[in-house]
Amino acid sequence: MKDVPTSISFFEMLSPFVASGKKTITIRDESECHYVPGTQVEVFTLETNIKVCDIEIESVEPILFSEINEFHAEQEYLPLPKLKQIISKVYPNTEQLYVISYKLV
Ligand SMILES: CC(=O)Nc1ccn([C@@H]2O[C@H](CO)[C@@H](O)[C@H]2O)c(=O)n1
Repeated sequence: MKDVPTSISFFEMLSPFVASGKKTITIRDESECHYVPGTQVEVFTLETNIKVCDIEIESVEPILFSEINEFHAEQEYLPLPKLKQIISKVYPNTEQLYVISYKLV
């Protein structure tokens, strides 16, 4: 069995929104879909590897890039065009993605 991941990285510019509870989901690809609901995960900044906060995973659900809508943008605390722009840059040509929802602990 794969090890359950216990840390996750966010772009530094987005990490304050995670720490303040404004950003409650993240959308990742297959390589980061192995988080397990109910487990606690440490949040770090991607660029500087600084600890931000702890979160508890609530769910991991598959989503297609083409299905991402305003509802997700709201939970991402980003405008929808900006969200889709970031995702296409991080995961070019990837249709199959995963919505990871979490809460602060
Ligand atoms: C290693 C790595 O991929 N790190 C990432 C990937 C994505 N994201 C954010 O998650 C949401 C959906 O992609 C958007 O808000 C993105 O900006 C992030 O902060 N850090």
